Amino acid sequence: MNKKPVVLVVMDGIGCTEKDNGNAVMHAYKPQLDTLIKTCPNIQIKAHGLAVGLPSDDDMGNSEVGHNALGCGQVYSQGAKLVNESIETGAIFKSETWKEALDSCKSGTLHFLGLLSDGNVHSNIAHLEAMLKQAKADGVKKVRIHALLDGRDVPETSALQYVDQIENLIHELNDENFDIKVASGGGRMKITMDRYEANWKMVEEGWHIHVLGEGRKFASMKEAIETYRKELGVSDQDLPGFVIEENGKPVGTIEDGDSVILYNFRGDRAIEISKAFGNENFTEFDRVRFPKVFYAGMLQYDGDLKIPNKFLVAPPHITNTMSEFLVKQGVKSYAISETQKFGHVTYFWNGNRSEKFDDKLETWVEVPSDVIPFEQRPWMKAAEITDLLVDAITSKEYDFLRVNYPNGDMVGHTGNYEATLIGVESVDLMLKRIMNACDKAGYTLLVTADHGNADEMYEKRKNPEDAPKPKTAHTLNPVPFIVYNSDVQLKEGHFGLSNVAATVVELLGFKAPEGWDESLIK
Ligand SMILES: O=C(O)[C@H](O)COP(=O)(O)O
Ligand SMILES: [Mn+2]
Ligand SMILES: [Mn+2]
Repeated sequence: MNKKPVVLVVMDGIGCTEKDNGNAVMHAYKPQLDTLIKTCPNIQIKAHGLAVGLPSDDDMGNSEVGHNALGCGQVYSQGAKLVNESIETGAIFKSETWKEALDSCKSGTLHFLGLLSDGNVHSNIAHLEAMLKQAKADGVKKVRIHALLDGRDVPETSALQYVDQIENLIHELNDENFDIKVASGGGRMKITMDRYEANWKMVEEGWHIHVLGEGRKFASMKEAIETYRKELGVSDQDLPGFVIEENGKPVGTIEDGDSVILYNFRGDRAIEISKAFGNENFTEFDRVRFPKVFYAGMLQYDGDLKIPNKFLVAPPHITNTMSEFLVKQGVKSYAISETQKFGHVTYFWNGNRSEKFDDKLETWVEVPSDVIPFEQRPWMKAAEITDLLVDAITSKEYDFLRVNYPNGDMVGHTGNYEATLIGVESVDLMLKRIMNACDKAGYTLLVTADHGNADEMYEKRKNPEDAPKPKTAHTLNPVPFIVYNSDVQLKEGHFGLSNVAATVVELLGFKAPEGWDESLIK
């Protein structure tokens, strides 16, 4: 085998299935991908469920677990699973953090903030339910819930199902000693859950809604959702923020002496709001009022920056990553994406670490993303990313280059089939430029994805005559793994994203370290 530098392309959200119902991958015009699959060694690898450390094979893949597995060559039990286990054993409720949270709000309120669904990507409503029951059992007097609506990891207009579920539990738990209510909420793509500092305005709006109780007022979550749906016709993820009021007053602003638990377990969209609660000297927006609260995350979202410093369940301690390995070998690497996925190829890739292992050997490049609905610009920043990536390849400065193209995923999440076709086509167009650059430089090119999304843009129909309903979530499908410009042969069998790291380092001429899953090369 000829050892050469390697370029790895992650086509975010581009999975493989033979089913053609709303399959924007199959139906996109994508001559490069088609040719690569026809003419190059390629297999399909698993990107969901147990293969990436999720609780079961019913769990779709996602960027965090996908990039963790790609970047570390191993499968770790992930947040979704770790929290389940901690609740099952009761460890979470014996933790110092849980006790401190309860002690700190003895004469105040215990607030739970998070994504209200069972998507199991950022959160699980079952975790919230378990904590509400335990709070009551532990003698908490007053609880308020701040519920972010999903429609992105679950069907796009499914919010009322989760609202009913939580309202039923609230009804069951409420009595003269336990006062529990929903206080505020809003669509996850409108408030609070921004990531990678793409749009701090979202977090600022969330702060006003949850903390200050400022925003449009409704008598119930259901009324808010139904009103906004009627007025705007948007999916759950895009519903504006709302504040629940009684007698003209918000029922649950966040005040000095309260405790706040962010029950999301995934970090990317939890870090900014955690900074707003946790940083004394915070400058991203004017908080107007900064209540002195005890704040904890379900997990610690960033191990380097210790965000937040209090957390209920320890995150997977991901070690022995590919970046660490390459740095030890003195290999120079390059990582690039646009804002929306920049942290995926850096922070997730390096096992949820925001710092580099070595400043000189690692180059990270972020192309600023547009702040607009992505169905309006499905090509996103693919061309700008490729301009820089091609320069980096041509410079011959780096031995390992990785890139994430968000289009299949970010446009896929809008549920807009036509736009997603263009998203996939944009990525395909870029592949040709990268192939050319690799040809000239004599580099190996690997093309894969972190999970599916664009491959299923319609929900399964109950009756064949039903109109297609847009599907916004990821899929359970495998992803391609293609080798271009190398004479290797690939193994046959059942493999997953965690087999990619060993493959990369072997192509670079190294023996993969002990403990990594095997390479895909025969
Ligand atoms: O955060 C999101 O946008 C979705 O919940 C998951 O998408 P990702 O895992 O591809 O980032
Ligand atoms: Mn992804
Ligand atoms: Mn996604």
